[in-house]
Amino acid sequence: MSKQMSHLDDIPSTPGKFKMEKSPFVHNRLRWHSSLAKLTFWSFIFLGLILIFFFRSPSSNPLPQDPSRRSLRTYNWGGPAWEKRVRSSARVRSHNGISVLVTGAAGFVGTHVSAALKRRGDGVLGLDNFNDYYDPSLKRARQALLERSGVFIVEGDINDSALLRKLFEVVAFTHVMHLAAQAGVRYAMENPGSYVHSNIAGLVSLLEVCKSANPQPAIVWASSSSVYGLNTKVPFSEKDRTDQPASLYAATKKAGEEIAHTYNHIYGLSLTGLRFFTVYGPWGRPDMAYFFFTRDILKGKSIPIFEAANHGTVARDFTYIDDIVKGCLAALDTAEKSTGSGGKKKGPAQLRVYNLGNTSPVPVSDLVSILERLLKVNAKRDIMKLPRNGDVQFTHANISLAQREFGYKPSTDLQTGLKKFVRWYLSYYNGGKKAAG
Ligand SMILES: O=C(O)[C@H]1O[C@H](OP(=O)(O)OP(=O)(O)OC[C@H]2O[C@@H](n3ccc(=O)[nH]c3=O)[C@H](O)[C@@H]2O)[C@H](O)[C@@H](O)[C@@H]1O
Repeated sequence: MSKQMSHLDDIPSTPGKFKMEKSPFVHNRLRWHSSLAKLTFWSFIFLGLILIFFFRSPSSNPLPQDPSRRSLRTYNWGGPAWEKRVRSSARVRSHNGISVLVTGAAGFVGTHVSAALKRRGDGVLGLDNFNDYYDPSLKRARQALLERSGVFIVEGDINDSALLRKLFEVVAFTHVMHLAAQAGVRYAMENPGSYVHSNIAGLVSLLEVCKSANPQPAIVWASSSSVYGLNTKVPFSEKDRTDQPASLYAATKKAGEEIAHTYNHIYGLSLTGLRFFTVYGPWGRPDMAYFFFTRDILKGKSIPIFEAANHGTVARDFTYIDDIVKGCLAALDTAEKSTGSGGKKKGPAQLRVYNLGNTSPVPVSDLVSILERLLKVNAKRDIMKLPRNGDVQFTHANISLAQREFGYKPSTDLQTGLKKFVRWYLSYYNGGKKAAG
């Protein structure tokens, strides 16, 4: 920069000096100097604008791994080749098949649901922003898996309305399976903004586009068992109160259920919320306890096992991924059409909420014992008090509503499911030699 400034200083300030020059190169040199001056001038203006923009932006921390800044990432989409891939992925290949936009398709549940839909001949298009809440290479591996079965995942954020509108322009989706979210209960204290961004703003952005789409799709989306919060009545039934969330994560999922009500009420969108209960299995999420317990037991690291006051048991209604996938597909298959068109409601539309759990809670210490047996390694147990960061003491699903209305019937117990998870984990991480991040 100082070099550019010295060039500026070099430019003669009196026109007389210019006249004295007789050299045939004078004209050119003059032009060269003046264009250099212009260039330098505009460079300063440009640089100034960048600095003003940078210092005025809400957060000046440009770390790419900060998910609250996800909206600033740009993705490449569009063009004839891209549209062709979108169309081909979403093409229905079976009689009476449905055409589904799966958000969060590179996520744990999203990958399994997308693969299952594709297997039965439905059209499936994925959408995912590949954020780095956990190791994105696992998401890329899931993407590669889906790609092999013919599912294309568009890279983009659900907050990008222009992208969503484009997708609905290219494909008349009959259904949306909305699984994109900021998950995790405890992380909400570290990065609250990412929950608002994905679970509230993102949901509204998606519903806005769905309500204007013609035809409007039916939407099935992931709520959470955490909406039961401080509810103590067990097992948790859909009729129980859900107005005491224990974490911001739970609060954003509960807000999602209320937002769903609004869009159903005003625009006639068919909406089904599924309250998942601690879903686990192969290709799972590394931020979840069963996953990082496995990693740390293998590494010989101690694992923190929470217990409630007075040595009270902490338990979860762990639900195996294949059972959740069956529930998701059954919910899609029983979803009625939305009733609105042109952004206007034409009649009452379906609004549903279901628990999808396993109905048999298991103490976290028993989960660890099962892992010890499967891994043939003793865990270094570090028993500690349940931290006050959003965790609840236990969850237990009453699933009779989903059972009655679409035949949901979980069939995998924790021992069987963890066996499948451990087998996958060991082969994915190269026999445990390459540790999970
Ligand atoms: O069911 C749900 O709705 C939620 O299930 C999980 O949340 P959570 O049940 O807390 O799952 P984990 O974080 O894997 O924890 C499982 C159990 O292990 C316990 N835990 C967790 C972490 C730890 O270090 N030690 C420990 O004992 C927790 O208290 C909990 O009882 C998911 O992370 C959420 O995204 C999902 O919405």
